[in-house]
Amino acid sequence: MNTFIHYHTLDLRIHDSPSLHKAHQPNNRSTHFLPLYIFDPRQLDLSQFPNTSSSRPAQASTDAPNQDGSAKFEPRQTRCSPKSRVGKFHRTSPYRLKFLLEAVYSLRESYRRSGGDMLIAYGPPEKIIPQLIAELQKNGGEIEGFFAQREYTVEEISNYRRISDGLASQKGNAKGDKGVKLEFNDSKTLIPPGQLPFDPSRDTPDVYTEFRKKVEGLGIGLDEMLKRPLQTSENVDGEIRVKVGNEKLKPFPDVKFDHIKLGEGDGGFLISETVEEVYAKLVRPLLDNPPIGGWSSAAASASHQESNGNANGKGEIPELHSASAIPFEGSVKAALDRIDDYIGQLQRGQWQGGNKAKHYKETRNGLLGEGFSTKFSSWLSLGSVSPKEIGWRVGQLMEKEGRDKEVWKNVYWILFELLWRDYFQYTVLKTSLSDQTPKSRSKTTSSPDDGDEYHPNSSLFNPDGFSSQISTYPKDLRPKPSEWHSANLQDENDPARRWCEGRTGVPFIDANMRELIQTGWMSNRGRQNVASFLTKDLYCDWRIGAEFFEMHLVDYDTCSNWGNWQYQAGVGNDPRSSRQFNPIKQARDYDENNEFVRTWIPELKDLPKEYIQTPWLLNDPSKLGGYPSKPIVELPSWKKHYPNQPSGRNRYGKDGKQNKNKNKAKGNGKGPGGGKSNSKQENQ
Ligand SMILES: Cc1cc2nc3c(=O)[nH]c(=O)nc-3n(C[C@H](O)[C@H](O)[C@H](O)COP(=O)(O)OP(=O)(O)OC[C@H]3O[C@@H](n4cnc5c(N)ncnc54)[C@H](O)[C@@H]3O)c2cc1C
Repeated sequence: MNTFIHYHTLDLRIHDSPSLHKAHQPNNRSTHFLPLYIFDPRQLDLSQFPNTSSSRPAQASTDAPNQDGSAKFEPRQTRCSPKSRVGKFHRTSPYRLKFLLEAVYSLRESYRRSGGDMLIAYGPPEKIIPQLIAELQKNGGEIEGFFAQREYTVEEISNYRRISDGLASQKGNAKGDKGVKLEFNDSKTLIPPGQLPFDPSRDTPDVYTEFRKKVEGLGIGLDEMLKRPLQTSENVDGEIRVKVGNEKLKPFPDVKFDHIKLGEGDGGFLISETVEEVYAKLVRPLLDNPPIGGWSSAAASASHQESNGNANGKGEIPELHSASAIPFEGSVKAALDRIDDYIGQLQRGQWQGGNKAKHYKETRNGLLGEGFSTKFSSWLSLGSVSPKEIGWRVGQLMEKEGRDKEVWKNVYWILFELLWRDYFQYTVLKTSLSDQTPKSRSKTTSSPDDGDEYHPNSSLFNPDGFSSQISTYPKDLRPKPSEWHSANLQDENDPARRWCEGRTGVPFIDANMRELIQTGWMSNRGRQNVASFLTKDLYCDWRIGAEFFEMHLVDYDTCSNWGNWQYQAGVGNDPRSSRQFNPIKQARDYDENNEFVRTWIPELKDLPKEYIQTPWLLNDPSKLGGYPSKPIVELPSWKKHYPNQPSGRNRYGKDGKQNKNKNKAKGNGKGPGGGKSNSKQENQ
């Protein structure tokens, strides 16, 4: 038996899979294919499963800034706990957990449907994998390859390094021997590192526009910048199966899991448990210890029923909130269906679907409903969909619509946004290095067990962010973490706590925060606004916001989340503008009918419409149903956008009727567009 192992991490798919492709080439000696997924105790509280050491408590935050405001870099402190470092938040929510489990279990289903299987385990991967490999090597068994997707973030790299160390310390598998080594696939980004016209570990530009222009220099088209994804699956009547050329999936090895001796507290394998049972075990620690702001009422009520014995006792996966903008499952099938719907596909010479993509740029700043933007991010964050698959499809539609410049631009804008995703990945790759010497930089694209070249505490998570690593960053623009408000989340009146709970008294901000808690989602427009409000108006430590987003966002992605937070907070790599959003103006522009605020703040829904975005101007707390009667802060710049102001910015006459044609947000009615922000930078 010669086994090819693929360790799935954030690449939960069988399409566009370099490992499946490699394992099924004629010259590959493998006889079996073993896909593996492991629930890691550093991400999830596994205490409800047998044979786990109870989760490590969250580490005390030792990275408070120094007296002079510069950030401390504590040696080797990593984010290795299921609680966040600054706010001590859970690192996942019931909704993200649900999405993850749907992705993992539907992936296993795809393998099973293809005649194979996938091994699911829980516990420290560095303990499980060497034991599994040792079992496969018994009686002359061979390992043809052991692959995973390359990641650029310290935690994931540390995980790979620990696994490599575990393998190296195994008897007969010492470093330098011909022992099993973890190797990597570059399948994370739209443009893989090897295709970039520069070395990303060294030369990723500090400004997005420069990055984009360099990449677009490859040519914005099929077989230029956009490469055809690997054909490793087929869709048979809506069922996704492995198929590489004419090859079917190689069989799953005959492993005796009960022979594998895992150490005490080192976890185990999930063979016969249902997805509901696994969900029930993983969600319990979250529900027993709700965070500030609580969990979504839909998620919490499903589990409440379960603990009262009203449900089947095996755990209930919660329904989505009825107003959720992402009414989707985490499965690959749901992702591919969404691509078919949003971008469309070529069928018998005709392009089917794709109307939404043809209006993307006009609608992408919308707030309500599933249609205004692609909603690909949640699947992309788990790798359930390949960015190259999306890119190729977008390229096909652009080619088809080439003659209509307006449509072409709308469709192209999806690529523009996907390049933002790549940009943050490569910025993290570049700035995660502690040693700036070319020698160690060139090492970053090799194996993770090369030594300690990665920054021990990546600047991605540090108060002064990427800016601390950019020598050209103007001194006077550098943030001063010592001046930030230090949050006390135990205090109900703390500004950061009121922000988290959607109680700032500024409806546009609170509506977005409540949507996040209730659904695990917030639009890009909302994210920019609430991040600006927390950091520029409340002057709070941006990491509280990034951690709160990490807990709730179903599409949480380390590079995109922390990178965007830095960008909004002014500690990122592009310091040129202040990026302070005016929430009153933004509400007028993007929630012009107040529909968004009405949806998420029902207390205000019956107010006269001119007061919905500024209820404090009504001067009548009795009409606010308990909603704060005063905003937590009020900036002078907001006032010219208040109703009934003579500045011309108000859209309401004294009678409360909307003034026609004044300050109407651009757009086509499906949602406001135009990509307006107060920033001079290239819009996100
Ligand atoms: C403070 C803040 C935190 C964020 N946290 C995350 C996060 O954890 N995960 C995440 O995927 N995105 C994050 N974003 C980026 C962006 O808001 C989301 O990618 C987008 O809203 C997802 O919706 P969509 O898939 O419909 O995007 P679309 O508008 O349809 O865009 C298509 C794709 O482009 C990518 N994209 C779009 N905008 C950005 C951006 N600004 N940065 C990076 N990639 C982008 C995403 O992969 C997205 O799926 C954050 C933005 C801000 C301002």
